[in-house]
Amino acid sequence: MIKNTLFLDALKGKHVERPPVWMMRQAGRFLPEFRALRDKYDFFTRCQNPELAAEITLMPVKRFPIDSAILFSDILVVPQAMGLNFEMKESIGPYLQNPITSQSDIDKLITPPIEESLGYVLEAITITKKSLNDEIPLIGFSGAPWTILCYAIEGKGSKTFDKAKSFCFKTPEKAHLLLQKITDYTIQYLLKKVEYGVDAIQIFDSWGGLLSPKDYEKFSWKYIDQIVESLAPKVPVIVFGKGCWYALQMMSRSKASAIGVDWTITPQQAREFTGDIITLQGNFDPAKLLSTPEIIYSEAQQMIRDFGVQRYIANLGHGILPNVPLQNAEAFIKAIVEFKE
Ligand SMILES: Cc1c2[nH]c(c1CCC(=O)O)Cc1[nH]c(c(CCC(=O)O)c1C)Cc1[nH]c(c(CCC(=O)O)c1C)Cc1[nH]c(c(C)c1CCC(=O)O)C2
Repeated sequence: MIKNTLFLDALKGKHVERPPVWMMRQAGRFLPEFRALRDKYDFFTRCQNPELAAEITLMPVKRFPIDSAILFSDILVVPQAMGLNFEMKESIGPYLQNPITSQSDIDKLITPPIEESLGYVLEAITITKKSLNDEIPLIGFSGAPWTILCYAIEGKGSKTFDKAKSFCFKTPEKAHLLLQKITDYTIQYLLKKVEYGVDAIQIFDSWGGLLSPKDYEKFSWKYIDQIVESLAPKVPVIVFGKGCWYALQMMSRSKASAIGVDWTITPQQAREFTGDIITLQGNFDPAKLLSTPEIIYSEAQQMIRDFGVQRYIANLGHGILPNVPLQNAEAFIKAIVEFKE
């Protein structure tokens, strides 16, 4: 039994005294202890070493009174396991030398048993759960198939992901084949994560907002929903679609326990679209953590009043930025932990 039940209670829609809080990308570059490790090991080495991954997962937990941990890893370990050799390049970010261009590239993708290809993630879960000692829950995650396709086709980050989009629009049958392959393997992966002890799952659709509402339904939601359907009977699922405000109503009717929202929508609008039937998570502008602790504290508490205390998980609207001062992140967490109605 997890001692701090706030996060899981909010996901279940149970009554809470205050909202739980965690930060997307909390196990990352804004922490000096993370940057110190970074000088020693390259990114995917850190992901592949279970002890290191567990150690990084716990870094923000030791520093801040957060209500959930999220396993340090990356969404790109899934396409890596399928045979796409992603690297993390300084100043470029994720990079794939031979992106997918053809049917035969899709046919060549492999789907080994998860214990073989991603055993290091499962091991990291075991170690992390032991260290957490049931104090707070642990979130496991994956990318949404659409966001994974974006990197698999484009080969690197992009503002528009127009190569990925043109692949989908020109050769939709190929795109659907690829999306289904990614989906099936992601489901296997997430089910294993649950078996190894993660307490909740978050699906990151960082590039969902690049699609029109119709194309989002076709190329992204259709596959996210399959993941939700497979996982929801076992574990609470959070779906975060960056820029996907137009899909909130559809998302709220799924079996997801919570929907993540970014800062381009007001809490009131998000509640309106989702009809109060689902937990919402978000949506503090990550760049606002670059203001002052006083401003952050007061705006974070206003955010709680705007969403309401119940059925709400306080978080950022996207990942924390690397240049956020520690005391500013602390002010954000403090504002939530100290909130009184
Ligand atoms: C799109 C995406 C990726 N990875 C992820 C997403 C979806 C979420 C989002 O949109 O932010 C998800 C992710 N990546 C990471 C986590 C760990 C858990 C957490 O703290 O939230 C999670 C949940 C660690 C990481 N993943 C990455 C870092 C930084 C690594 C480093 O430079 O040391 C961390 C801590 C690298 C990464 N990995 C990826 C990108 C675009 C980058 C940044 C590249 C850059 O800016 O240089 C792919």
